[in-house]
Amino acid sequence: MAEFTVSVIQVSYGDEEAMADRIERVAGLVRAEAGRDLVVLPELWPVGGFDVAHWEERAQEIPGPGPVEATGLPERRWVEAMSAAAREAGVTLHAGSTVERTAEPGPEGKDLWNTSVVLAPTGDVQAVYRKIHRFGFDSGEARTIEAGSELVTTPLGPFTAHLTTCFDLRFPELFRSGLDAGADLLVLPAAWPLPRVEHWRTLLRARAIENQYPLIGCNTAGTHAKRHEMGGGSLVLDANGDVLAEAGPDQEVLRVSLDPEHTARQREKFPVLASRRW
Ligand SMILES: O=C(O)CCC(=O)C(=O)O
Repeated sequence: MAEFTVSVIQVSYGDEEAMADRIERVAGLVRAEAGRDLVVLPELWPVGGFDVAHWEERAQEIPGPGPVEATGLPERRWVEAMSAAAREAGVTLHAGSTVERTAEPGPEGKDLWNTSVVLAPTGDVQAVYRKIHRFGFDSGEARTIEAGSELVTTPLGPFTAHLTTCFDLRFPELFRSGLDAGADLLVLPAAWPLPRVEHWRTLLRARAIENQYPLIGCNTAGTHAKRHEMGGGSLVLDANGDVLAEAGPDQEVLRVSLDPEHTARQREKFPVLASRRW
């Protein structure tokens, strides 16, 4: 079976770049990966990451699965720009996440969500995932946005990918549920801060080792809202938790090939999942 080629774009940005400019810049980075099977972007990069004070004004509506309609406005919406970039590059694009505004509020009465989108090479929305575990305890996401409640998997080439986001990484039961739903690849965009970057690396490796699947963790670089320094260190692991590619602290593109047959070989050689009791 052919290898599955992946580009992980660890986007760096600060507060000085306008949202519309960043969207067009990142669309160009995606187009530069033409010919790859999958391109992955980080969490919340369109809205400025941890720049929570601006989320409300930067939130946008996101369509469900299907074609993306153009608004014709001079500033393209995030989803339109990403849809066009996926189509022009001929790639499947995990566009990371942004703050979504919905017409109807959620159970807590808020109309904002941290939502990621996978776009097919046609530019159609293939899958949408709303982050389940909100970061910030009594501030940030936990105060501002609603929590998603649906586990989402989607086909990515020969794999079935479980879509998760950043703080989700700390809740291993979610990943077991993804495994039980048939996932054999994990994709996790993040805006993970520098002070806890060792947690990032350790937990990503734990998730790959315990679930015996390859994993793509795409983090952010730069400093948000003048003080939140991001950790970089995007990581692609195989089903043994071995490092296939790892980024440094700055903007960087990782290019790797995943072997779709490695997981079965690994699970046969060391059949730990067959010893599960529940
Ligand atoms: O769990 C952490 O340390 C970071 C999580 C985070 O930054 C996020 O979910 O946005």
